[in-house]
Amino acid sequence: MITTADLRKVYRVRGREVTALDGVDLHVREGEVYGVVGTSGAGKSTLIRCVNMLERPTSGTVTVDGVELTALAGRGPRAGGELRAARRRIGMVFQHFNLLSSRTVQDNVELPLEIIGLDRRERRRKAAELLDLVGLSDKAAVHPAQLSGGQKQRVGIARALAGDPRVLLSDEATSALDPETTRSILELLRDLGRQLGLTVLLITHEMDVIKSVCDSAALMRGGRVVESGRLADLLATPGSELARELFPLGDLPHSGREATVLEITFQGDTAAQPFISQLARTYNVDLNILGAAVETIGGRQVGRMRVELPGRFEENVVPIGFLREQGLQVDIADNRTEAVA
Ligand SMILES: Nc1ncnc2c1ncn2[C@@H]1O[C@H](COP(=O)(O)OP(=O)(O)OP(=O)(O)O)[C@@H](O)[C@H]1O
Repeated sequence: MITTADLRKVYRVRGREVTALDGVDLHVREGEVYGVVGTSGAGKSTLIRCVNMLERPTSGTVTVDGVELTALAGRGPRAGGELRAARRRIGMVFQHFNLLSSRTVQDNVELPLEIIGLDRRERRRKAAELLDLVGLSDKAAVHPAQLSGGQKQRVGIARALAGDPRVLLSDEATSALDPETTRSILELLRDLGRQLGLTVLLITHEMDVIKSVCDSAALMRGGRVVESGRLADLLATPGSELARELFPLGDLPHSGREATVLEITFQGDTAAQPFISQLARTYNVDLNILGAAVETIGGRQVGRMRVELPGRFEENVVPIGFLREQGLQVDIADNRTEAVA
């Protein structure tokens, strides 16, 4: 639904070049909620602005819903019209809401409909329908200053949906909100996505946002995507940085014993199996659970667990093989071969 290929954006500031995007390949499937994370300056905002062509990429392509937006850009008045039409199918939700304070809630939602030339009656009808969708029918006549942050963002979302978009882009939509409001806005985005069949691309710096609503995620650093994929697949990828951040197990403690530390990833059916007690019973090993993180993602239980088996790796080959046979992913986190007296 959204594809970027070798996307580059170079800003020129007082004769100096700043590379904000350095060859970004992104693939967002239809109907999914896709999150982009990364530290400040990683290029997240630039990426989202290039996806809806608020910012023109220096090179590379952006394709949304089968239309290559980069091919439409800057080709005379007719191409400009095509680009405007394509952009209308992309809704955008902003961190600071970007509402007009002099207009009522209703009039804010009507603004994009005015721009596309809908008549007054049709605008009223559509805006009322959208405000109902975001649970704000009773606030239609008030001004933004009279709303809470969460309510303002609901107006922002209603306005983003005015053009019947197929795609919703969200630029840190919840970072100005408290945790409880954040949760309700994220749930609204996810539910609207499902109800309206939208594809949602959101950027955030919060791992919790990714964990609670996203199907897939990408990690950006220095203008590049360094990791991406479905959350469940990332979780099963040995050494995945995103998996580690989504399911933190903390630092590896030094017990001083001769031991093998395993990191076990489980999901779906394997999550329900009592593999730890089976292992302990079958091989008569005294294992030590050092940490665990379990979550439900997309209705499936997924998680990671760190366990310590006494003895060196060579002595634990059979129990490790047993765990792998159960369909679990097992990584050797540490193999302390030095016996401490
Ligand atoms: N309009 C601009 N002119 C010049 N440089 C810019 C411009 N916009 C962004 N940059 C630079 O591009 C790089 C990427 O910025 P961007 O805002 O995309 O990062 P980000 O990951 O969204 O960061 P944040 O989380 O702080 O918003 C940074 O080095 C930034 O200074």
